[in-house]
Amino acid sequence: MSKDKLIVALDVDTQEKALELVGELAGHVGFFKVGMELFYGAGIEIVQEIVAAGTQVFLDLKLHDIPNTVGRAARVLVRSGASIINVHASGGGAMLRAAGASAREEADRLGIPAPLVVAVTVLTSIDRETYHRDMGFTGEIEERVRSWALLARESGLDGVVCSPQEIKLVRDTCGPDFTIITPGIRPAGAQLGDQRRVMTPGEAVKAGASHLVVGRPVTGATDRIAAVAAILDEI
Ligand SMILES: O=C(O)c1cc(=O)[nH]c(=O)n1[C@@H]1O[C@H](COP(=O)(O)O)[C@@H](O)[C@H]1O
Repeated sequence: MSKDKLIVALDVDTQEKALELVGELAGHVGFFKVGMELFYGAGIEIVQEIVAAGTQVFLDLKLHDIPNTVGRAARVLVRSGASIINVHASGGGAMLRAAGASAREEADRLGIPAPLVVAVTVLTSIDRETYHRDMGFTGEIEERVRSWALLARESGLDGVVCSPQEIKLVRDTCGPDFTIITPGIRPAGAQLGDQRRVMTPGEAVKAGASHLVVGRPVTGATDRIAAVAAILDEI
């Protein structure tokens, strides 16, 4: 199994803590995720540093704004050297098209490979009750994920972030080449924390995930290398 299948989320607030995790896990993991906490704490340089050290980065900032702002922000994020960036599908088609087109243009201008641009559908922490009561949506979460996945594809994006419970549905709807990234991964017996729509690593890969994002079950483990090895074994 390719080491790139597993993306470990570096959910820490400083460059030092992030580089310590990268140093410990880089021989075992080929992909790290930099999210809001680390990006706000350490800036774009941390992404450039991890990429320069030879691992890929999923830069997870979940852009969501008017198309012009998102397009211009996407250009800046391409300069980090990240392999994947993301936006919220709920921003609509024009915003998704702006993100994808701007990322490709900027990568062309720099002469580097364009990052995959993927759309976050319904967050893995959202359960049915929250989805209906707090967010005011009607219908099933699965239906919303399916329509946002189609919108992402029609808008020229490369894939989606969704819960493992919707992998099969998205794979059947969007085809074998569509990138499906799934957080909400919990090895059997692991604590859920704030995650709600979850599956084990083995189940998610079997359902057709392109990449699994795992944070706390690895970074919070007493033996992180053993935790990664157990996940890689399972997938
Ligand atoms: O876009 C994401 O990466 C993301 C989307 C989503 O729906 N759910 C979700 O948990 N994530 C991210 O995936 C990681 C999951 O971390 P753990 O719950 O600790 O495994 C976190 O860094 C989240 O920000």
